[in-house]
Amino acid sequence: MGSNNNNGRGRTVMEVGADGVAIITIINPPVNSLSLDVLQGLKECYEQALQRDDVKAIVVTGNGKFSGGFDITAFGGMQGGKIAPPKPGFMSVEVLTDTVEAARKPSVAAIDGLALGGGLEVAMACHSRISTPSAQLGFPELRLGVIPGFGGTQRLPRLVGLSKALEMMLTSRPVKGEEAHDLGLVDATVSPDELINTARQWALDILEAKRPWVKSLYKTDKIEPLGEAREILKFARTQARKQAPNLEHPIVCINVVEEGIVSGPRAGLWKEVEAFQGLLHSDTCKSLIHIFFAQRGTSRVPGITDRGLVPRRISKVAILGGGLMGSGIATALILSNYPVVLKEVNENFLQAGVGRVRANLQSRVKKGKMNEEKFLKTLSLLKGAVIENASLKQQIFSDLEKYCPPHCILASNTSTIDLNLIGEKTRSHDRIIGAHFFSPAHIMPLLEIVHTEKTSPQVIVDLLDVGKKIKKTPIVVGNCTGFAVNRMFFPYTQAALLLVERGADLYQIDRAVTKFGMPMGPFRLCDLVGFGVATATGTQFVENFPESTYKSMLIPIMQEDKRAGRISILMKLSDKDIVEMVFFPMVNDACRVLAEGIAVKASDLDIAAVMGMGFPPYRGGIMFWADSLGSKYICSKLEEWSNVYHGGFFKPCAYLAERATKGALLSTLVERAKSRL
Ligand SMILES: C[C@H](O)CC(=O)SCCNC(=O)CCNC(=O)[C@H](O)C(C)(C)COP(=O)(O)OP(=O)(O)OC[C@H]1O[C@@H](n2cnc3c(N)ncnc32)[C@H](O)[C@@H]1OP(=O)(O)O
Repeated sequence: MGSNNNNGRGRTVMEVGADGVAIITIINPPVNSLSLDVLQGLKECYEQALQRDDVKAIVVTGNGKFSGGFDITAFGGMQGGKIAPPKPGFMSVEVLTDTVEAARKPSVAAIDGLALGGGLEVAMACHSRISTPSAQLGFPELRLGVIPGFGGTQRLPRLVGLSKALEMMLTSRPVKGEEAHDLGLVDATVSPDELINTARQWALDILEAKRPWVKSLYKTDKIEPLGEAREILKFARTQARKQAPNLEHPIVCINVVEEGIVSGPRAGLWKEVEAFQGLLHSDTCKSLIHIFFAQRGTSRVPGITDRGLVPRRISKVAILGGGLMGSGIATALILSNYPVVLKEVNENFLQAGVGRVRANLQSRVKKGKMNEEKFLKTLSLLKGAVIENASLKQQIFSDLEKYCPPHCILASNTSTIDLNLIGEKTRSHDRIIGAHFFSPAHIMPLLEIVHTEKTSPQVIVDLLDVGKKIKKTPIVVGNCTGFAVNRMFFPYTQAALLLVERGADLYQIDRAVTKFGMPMGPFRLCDLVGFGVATATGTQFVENFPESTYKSMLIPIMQEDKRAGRISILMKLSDKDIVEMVFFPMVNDACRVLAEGIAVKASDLDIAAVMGMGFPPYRGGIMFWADSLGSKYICSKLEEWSNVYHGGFFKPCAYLAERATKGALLSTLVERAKSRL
């Protein structure tokens, strides 16, 4: 007989076999997240199973994917007060500890696919866990600005030891079934087709005392002695403070784990409940959840991906030029099994290009991410070819049109040159597109897909699919100098240069901006990129946007090595002033990019900022952060500086000024901007 609970978002079903084992299955595609409905259903199934005389033991499973954890969409509802959160301790204490773990009937978790966050916490409350070798088990909560909230902080250390538990939680990295077995997190690994039957038998074996009946919450054998435990916790705290000085939740996680070790697991459970509630409402959690959904939202492009177009299969890619970018892109493609032909103008350049790709792969071998066999197999996907007379991109594209079949996509990795110009000499405007990678191309996660007004939606959909296959987060943008990412990023160094030219302390600027959370300050970045590149791109922007850019002389002067510009008036700025003067002009340009329809949604710019510039994800991306401060405030600051310093550079654009007058959010388009799509 089956029992079914279905109230809307997901359900839990129970099937009782002739052997007396109740199989409780979580069903909530695509990742079996634990919605409030699923959790309620799970509780009701358990209550039934524990009451019914024909049920001797229980198996919890997820039909291919155990569970991807608590339903993250519900977090937003709970933060906004739209969804009433379950009463404190409902799931962790009442259901998982006092119902599942304390039951007189044994439970076994049968894990295939994913057991993440709350999913793994359900599994750990069971008396045993069986998984497939490829299943992924882990706690990604810290990546969302919270901590495990269904008892994970207490049970994980008791199953795998304190060091490993802290590592798994603080890095958010999951382990595969095989490793989980070695660690003691799962008790056996079996193939997917044997999973349910093995779990069934295992549960009956526990009942008959042929296998141990383990309540993980009270296990003590894996936890290090108190003195050693304190040392491990101290070390973890130091590391967490060093690696993420702006984040509170890793420290909270360590404190909660400590409470369980010092005062006992039940006290730990309650401290976890309380800490989870607090963190759920923090700005960090709100920002990181915004980033989670914004990242998944980039591949939904209005007017393009909603037409029912199916991406075509790309069977081969030719890359023209094997320099730093070309070889990086080739590496990214062959790593995802795309055959690549790398073309260069002569044999020497070609060998150098192939050498770079080989070195990129070798570095993966050195880091243990790839074995020798896979290295050779991957490299075999790369072929080289020499083409004569490579000239301007324009000429290349017109030649390509002659030699490539009509279905071939012509993509350029240009970061600044206008795509319309590139395709000027061709009649193939519909298949010309920008595929802007960020260096090093095989490592950086962002891919800017740039289309002109003539690029066909099919080609955009095709490239979105390639992007996904090579594990990049693609954002689709319109065509202008610098596209969305570089255009928005340009004021970063400009503002910094303006401040220094007026006497601000260069080191303080880099320090303040790094403290804000950027991987490096604008001046270190300039040093790294090189003054040549900085001046060349700078000129492009100044020529194309003369009204709103600042033409700094600092770098040209330094290039000539005349460091004479002694500045007599030293600007006194606080770190807050610096951060605002560097980032508000970026917000201003982000607004322009949005108003001009270069980007279709503000959340795409958030992802661009986080993945293309290293903007701290825990601040939610550039527009999310700006909205947290308010358009009014930002506009008034920009106006103030525009009067005092450089009129055009700081002057708020019309979009920003209008939002400020209305007191509206920058991220919501009031009337849809003229999209270029
Ligand atoms: C109390 C507890 O301790 C608290 C928690 O459990 S917090 C939640 C912990 N879990 C997580 O953080 C897992 C988050 N999810 C992921 O990392 C990845 O989605 C995954 C590894 C599960 C799957 O990755 P992948 O196969 O690439 O699919 P992906 O595109 O990311 O997700 C598929 C869809 O499921 C949604 N989704 C994934 N996990 C979800 C979750 N936990 N809740 C709600 N929706 C989720 C995604 O938003 C996406 O929706 P879309 O198709 O509408 O864009």
